[in-house]
Amino acid sequence: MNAAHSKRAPLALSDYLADLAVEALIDEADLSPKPGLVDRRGSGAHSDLHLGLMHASAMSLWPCFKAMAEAALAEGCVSQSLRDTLGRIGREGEQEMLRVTGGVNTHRGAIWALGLLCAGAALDRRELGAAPVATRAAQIALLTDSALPASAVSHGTEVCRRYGVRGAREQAQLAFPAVLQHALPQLSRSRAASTGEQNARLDALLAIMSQLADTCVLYRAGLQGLRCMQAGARAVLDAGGVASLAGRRRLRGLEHDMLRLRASPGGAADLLAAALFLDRLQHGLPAQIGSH
Ligand SMILES: CC(C)(COP(=O)(O)OP(=O)(O)OC[C@H]1O[C@@H](n2cnc3c(N)ncnc32)[C@H](O)[C@@H]1O)[C@@H](O)C(=O)NCCC(=O)NCCS
Ligand SMILES: Nc1ncnc2c1ncn2[C@@H]1O[C@H](COP(=O)(O)OP(=O)(O)OP(=O)(O)O)[C@@H](O)[C@H]1O
Repeated sequence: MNAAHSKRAPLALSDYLADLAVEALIDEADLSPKPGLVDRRGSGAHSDLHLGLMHASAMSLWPCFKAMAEAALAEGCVSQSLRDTLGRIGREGEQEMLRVTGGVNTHRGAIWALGLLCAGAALDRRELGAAPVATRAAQIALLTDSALPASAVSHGTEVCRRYGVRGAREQAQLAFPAVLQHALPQLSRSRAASTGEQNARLDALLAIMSQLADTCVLYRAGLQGLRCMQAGARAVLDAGGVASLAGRRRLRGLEHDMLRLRASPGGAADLLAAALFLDRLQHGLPAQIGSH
């Protein structure tokens, strides 16, 4: 629990959810050693990102996550108007992120995933298990954002067209299977094996990487890069995970390959943050959360 939360002052649910979302992003960025991604050691496969920028970007998104949770609390149920409001807040959040980072995409996918999960959590505070929250987030993601320009082009849309994958949208619309079926179970298994929290989180990231069609990797390194990521991540887990000597050695090999291919699993990183958010949330709300 945050030091700030241990005091008895009442805390709005939306503030708490925004705290958790930002904390999940900072924990994801700090987690090291991550193959290809920004971490405490350096910029991975990126030339325009570094850890300070990831932190500044994460903190700039607090009002965006709070506003998404508040919108869901105000609306009270999944609806087209909630979808449209979240789309507007998400785009404003992206603008703020780009202002803070000088135009660099630090957290686009994370705004999408964590924004939907903040809203999904706020819709029913009595049901904060990972599955019900992800299901409500999926119900929102299945609605079309009325204000999204039909012509909106992104790296994701380009790659989805070229390779026939459906990327970040589909992951949310299916209630985050990479998180529910891979990351969270792996996190529990590795924690139960007493590998240490950082190693358990790295194993959870690898569990996502071993099966995700990550459009960041596809964009930069094509199908060869995607296959290399998935097989390499699987090999680390099969060797015993990152806490084992054999697993660490495989992880170094995977990192070497990903840097050579300039491949960075940004989508997997976002989904690890989503897993950390849901993991914290399902342990229950602090006592001082008020009714609004
Ligand atoms: C759906 C989004 C992510 C756009 O997706 P698109 O694929 O077109 O864009 P882009 O190339 O920028 O990729 C988005 C990011 O998703 C992450 N990602 C990549 N692959 C995956 C995957 N398989 N699963 C999950 N996330 C992934 C990466 O971090 C990537 O950078 C979203 O940004 C969007 O629609 N924004 C509009 C505003 C909005 O509706 N906001 C809603 C807030 S709840
Ligand atoms: N620790 C991290 N390191 C790097 N990327 C991350 C990290 N955590 C999350 N991401 C995600 O990765 C995405 C950034 O990927 P990328 O740099 O490929 O985006 P891009 O600007 O669209 O592409 P490119 O840099 O190839 O032109 C962001 O959307 C962000 O959510």
